[in-house]
Amino acid sequence: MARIVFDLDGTLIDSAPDIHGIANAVLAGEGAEPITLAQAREFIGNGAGVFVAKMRAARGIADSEQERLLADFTGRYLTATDLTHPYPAVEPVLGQLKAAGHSLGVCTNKPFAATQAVLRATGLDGYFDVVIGGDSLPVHKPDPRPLDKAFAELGRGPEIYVGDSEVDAETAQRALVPFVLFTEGYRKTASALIPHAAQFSHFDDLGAIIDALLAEAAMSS
Ligand SMILES: O=C(O)COP(=O)(O)O
Ligand SMILES: [Mg+2]
Repeated sequence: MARIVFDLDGTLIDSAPDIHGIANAVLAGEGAEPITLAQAREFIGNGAGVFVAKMRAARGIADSEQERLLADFTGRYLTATDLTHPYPAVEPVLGQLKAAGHSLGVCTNKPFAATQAVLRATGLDGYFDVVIGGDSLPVHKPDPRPLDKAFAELGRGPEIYVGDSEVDAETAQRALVPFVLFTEGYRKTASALIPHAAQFSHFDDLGAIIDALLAEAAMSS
């Protein structure tokens, strides 16, 4: 049986509307104009620190305000779950993968406490044997170490990482793990330009993709 690790934002859940909401609450507190949902989607993927830095840059707020605004942002993050939903068929597919004997994990750049809160709020928290957040280790994706740690905690078996972004593809490449690209998340590049072993646009197709990758790996080992 395999170890399958998932990215979170833009892969299992569409969380951009909530992240957009807290960004604009922080900006409103500064007397600054809001950012658009499209901007919020573009800024997601490298963790809360990079998100806040890009948000500040978009509104001309000085670097010296970074730590204060990041603290405001991460505080609001814990309750920002109302507008967030799993993508279609995520929950039944996670159930099927678990029932088939695979062990499942999450490796995200979202702060760990906010990750736990949103997994609980969306009802996905029961499916994962390991959850690694963006601040669980001193380094975050695309450094491969958070992904390495997730797989290590899942024990043994072939590895697959499922994610939506350039950051996830680079992380998988550096960790030497096959990458499966979900095309409906927050990537900025054409999917053909993002290195991947397989891609899908609906979770109904993921089970067959995983079976095929595992069959391929079994044949070449
Ligand atoms: O918090 C982020 O920037 C992105 O999170 P992700 O790694 O789950 O896509
Ligand atoms: Mg993502």
